[in-house]
Amino acid sequence: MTAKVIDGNALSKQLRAEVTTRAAALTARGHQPGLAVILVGEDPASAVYVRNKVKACEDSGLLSVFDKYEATLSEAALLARIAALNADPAIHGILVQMPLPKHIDSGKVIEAIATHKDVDGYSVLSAGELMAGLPGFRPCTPYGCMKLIESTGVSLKGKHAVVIGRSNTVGKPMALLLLQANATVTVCHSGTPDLAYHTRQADVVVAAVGRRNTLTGDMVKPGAVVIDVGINRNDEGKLCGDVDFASVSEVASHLTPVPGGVGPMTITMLLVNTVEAAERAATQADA
Ligand SMILES: Nc1nc(=O)c2c([nH]1)NC[C@@H]1CN(c3ccc(C(=O)N[C@@H](CCC(=O)O)C(=O)O)cc3)C=[N+]21
Repeated sequence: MTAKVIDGNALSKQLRAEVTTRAAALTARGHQPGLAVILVGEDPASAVYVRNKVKACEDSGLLSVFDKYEATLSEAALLARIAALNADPAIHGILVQMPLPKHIDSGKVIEAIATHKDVDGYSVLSAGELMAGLPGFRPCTPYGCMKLIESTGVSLKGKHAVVIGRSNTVGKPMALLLLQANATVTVCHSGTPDLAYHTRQADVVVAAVGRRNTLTGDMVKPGAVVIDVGINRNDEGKLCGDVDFASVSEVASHLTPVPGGVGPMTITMLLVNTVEAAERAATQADA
């Protein structure tokens, strides 16, 4: 079997067309959606992602405000900037690119963002809303993974999903979203003694570890759907995921590539969350 490649760029294009339509309708009502993106320091990978986010906003007719600061920016100055953006009616979403320099407490920064502008879904309240099944902003990467799985037409109901990784931004929220979709969910991590034992039973595997070749073809059940969240570099410096694409594509039914899979969907769901935030604000303003 050769797996179907799940095209994250194509799905993004579809979803971004909907975002563009919704943004245009808001703009016509005098409520153009606005996203503020804050980058602190010079990390080259972060600079690429942030540039992609700002460009995606422009392409879909969202206003983007991009703040780039030196790595020496004080925590107090960053918190003051967030307070100003919280109060700015033209801004509906605030994203502070992670990681932040060590002298800044990222937890404190995330909690400083007004919940109704937390389009990353990183705050404790957003996490609680997801946990409780309440409306709120879902973290963009796992949200995008759900859309990629949906796009295969494979139902999650009653299926066994294995998540590899337990981060607050991907693994944990991913497990909750899969659970909400009625999958039976196993979460594996660096302390799991026999990873392959679990992944071989999975109808869906989401790999979010940050280590290449974590999942190989011999670890996958025939016909499984495999979502690769990893962003790594191979020995030649080429971008690659956590999944050994060649061997897994011989076994899986559907598989996301890196690049062109989860990455573009992360940005797309950020746009979706921002338009959602703007729609809520516009409804309140017009009420
Ligand atoms: N507050 C915050 N929110 C984030 O959502 C966030 C963050 N911080 N810090 C870093 C991670 C990483 N991330 C990516 C977004 C897009 C691509 C992406 O577009 N990837 C392209 C390739 C890009 C390339 O060529 O390097 C692809 O996979 O096709 C990748 C990674 C968002 N993150």
